[in-house]
Amino acid sequence: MADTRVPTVIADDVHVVYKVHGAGKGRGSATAALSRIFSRGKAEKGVREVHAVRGVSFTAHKGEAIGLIGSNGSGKSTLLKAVAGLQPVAAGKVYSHGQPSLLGVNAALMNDLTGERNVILGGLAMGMTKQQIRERYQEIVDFSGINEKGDFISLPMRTYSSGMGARLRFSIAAAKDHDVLMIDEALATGDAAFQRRSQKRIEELRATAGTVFLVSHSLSTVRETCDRAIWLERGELRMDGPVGEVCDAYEAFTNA
Ligand SMILES: Nc1ncnc2c1ncn2[C@@H]1O[C@H](COP(=O)(O)OP(=O)(O)OP(=O)(O)O)[C@@H](O)[C@H]1O
Repeated sequence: MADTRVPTVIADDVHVVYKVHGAGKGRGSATAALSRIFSRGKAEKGVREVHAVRGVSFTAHKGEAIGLIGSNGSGKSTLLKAVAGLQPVAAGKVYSHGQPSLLGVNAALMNDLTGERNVILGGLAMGMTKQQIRERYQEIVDFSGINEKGDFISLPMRTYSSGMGARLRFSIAAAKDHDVLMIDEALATGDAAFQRRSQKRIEELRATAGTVFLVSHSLSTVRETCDRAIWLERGELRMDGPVGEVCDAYEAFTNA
């Protein structure tokens, strides 16, 4: 039967290699570390390569929500950055429909500016017009819940707790309909009420727009939010399929 689904992202044998300049050579033993310290500045500096993503291929379709799971350092964030075009690939190709937007809890908002200003800047950075931002402003602030305990939106972001900052970032990014929306751990930081709101919003984004990718260590969030999961381990794709099957296999792997 012909596949009638519309592809939004195609990753074809993607490799990402980081080059770390000024890295010390040798193994992680105490003597190697000591000899590096004592010979500091002398011919010890080199370029070390970290092969973070190794030959990953998948096709994402319109209407899918895909969870990216795997141990620490398995390459999830790197893969998302490559799909978003923020990280060059060493080999392979990424094709995407529209501009994928990467929303991370580390998304660059300005700490010295007020929440209010960051909503406007963030909206402009995503390509919204001033008019669109004006129309959505109250919705974004209400969604974030920042003002539930006082007028925090008019205070600089540095006065926010890390959870509040993450919620505001999510709310700004979620205000726009995206062709491909990628979320890196954003949900894990909010409280229970915020997580429920975000799940609902992800559902809406899936319905109206294209594809949602979610990187998370919380398997329960991935199970509730996604219908498909991709499991990476040491930069390689271990499994790709229905969310239940992949999460079960990953759980069995981590418990073993
Ligand atoms: N800027 C960088 N320079 C060099 N190496 C990097 C850089 N960013 C990540 N790495 C390495 O690439 C590998 C994959 O990292 P990545 O952050 O993509 O993993 P992850 O699966 O998202 O991890 P986590 O679950 O801990 O967030 C790791 O070995 C990491 O040390």
